[in-house]
Amino acid sequence: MTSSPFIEIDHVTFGYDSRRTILNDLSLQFARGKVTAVLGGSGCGKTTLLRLIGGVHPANSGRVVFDGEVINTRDKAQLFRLRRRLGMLFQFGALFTDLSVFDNVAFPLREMTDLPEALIKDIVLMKLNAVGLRGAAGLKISEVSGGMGRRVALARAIALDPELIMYDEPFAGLDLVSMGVAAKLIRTLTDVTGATTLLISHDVPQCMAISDWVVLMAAGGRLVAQGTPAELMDSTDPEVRQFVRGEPDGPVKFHYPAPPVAADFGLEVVR
Ligand SMILES: Nc1ncnc2c1ncn2[C@@H]1O[C@H](COP(=O)(O)OP(=O)(O)OP(=O)(O)O)[C@@H](O)[C@H]1O
Repeated sequence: MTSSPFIEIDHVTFGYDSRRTILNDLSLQFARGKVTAVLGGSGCGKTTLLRLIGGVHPANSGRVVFDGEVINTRDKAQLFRLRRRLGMLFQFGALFTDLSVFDNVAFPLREMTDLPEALIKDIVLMKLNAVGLRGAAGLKISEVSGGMGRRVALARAIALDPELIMYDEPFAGLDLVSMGVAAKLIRTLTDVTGATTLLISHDVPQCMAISDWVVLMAAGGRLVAQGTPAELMDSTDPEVRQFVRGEPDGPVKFHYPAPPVAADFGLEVVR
């Protein structure tokens, strides 16, 4: 028997305003305890999707279902309860640069719980240990490297033992080694905690290496394909191939539609 998905996107249509639709009748499921990567070109609506799951914006139509509960963004008590179960790693980590490594990880625990400081200390050190940075607890964020910073952000995202962890571009700006470390950590943390993990990234190789399921989106929030990493890598669909192999031209053209060059530059065509 297959278990119910942790997150269900059910015929969701969404636009920030009435002029432009960002997600168009999108349906997706994110399996419990698995790593799902959402890939797609810039601006296709990946971050928007995470915002809808986080209850930041309501869908114009359709339903976003969080562990069986339909999200109602007007129900503040529900949002608070659901967000308590959600860990989020924002683009570039979004750490508090004036605070220490320790205080960054302690932040959600202090904000969202009434735990005594002695217990917070134990939890923070445990989370930092999980990402290999217990020894860096006393450092300022300005003193840590980009890769370490990303690991601090990871420790902060798991501080409250979330059942769902969403990572927005966790590899952006990292060198290859730090990227590999971050990717491996995301996989390990998912396996150890059993959390449902949702990852959006432009890094195809890292996503393919650590994901159980991959979703490929295109402009206008269109779902191009989904499957296991192996299925997508082996796909013969030209659009999927172009994306997963990073081919410069294919169904997605290098040139944005434009009038002929001669017309734009006022040139006569010599025959
Ligand atoms: N707060 C907002 N108000 C209005 N439009 C927005 C807002 N946030 C994003 N958009 C627009 O919605 C579209 C989708 O943006 P989104 O950030 O979801 O894309 P993305 O796939 O995550 O892109 P990237 O990979 O570049 O981060 C873009 O055209 C963007 O300009």
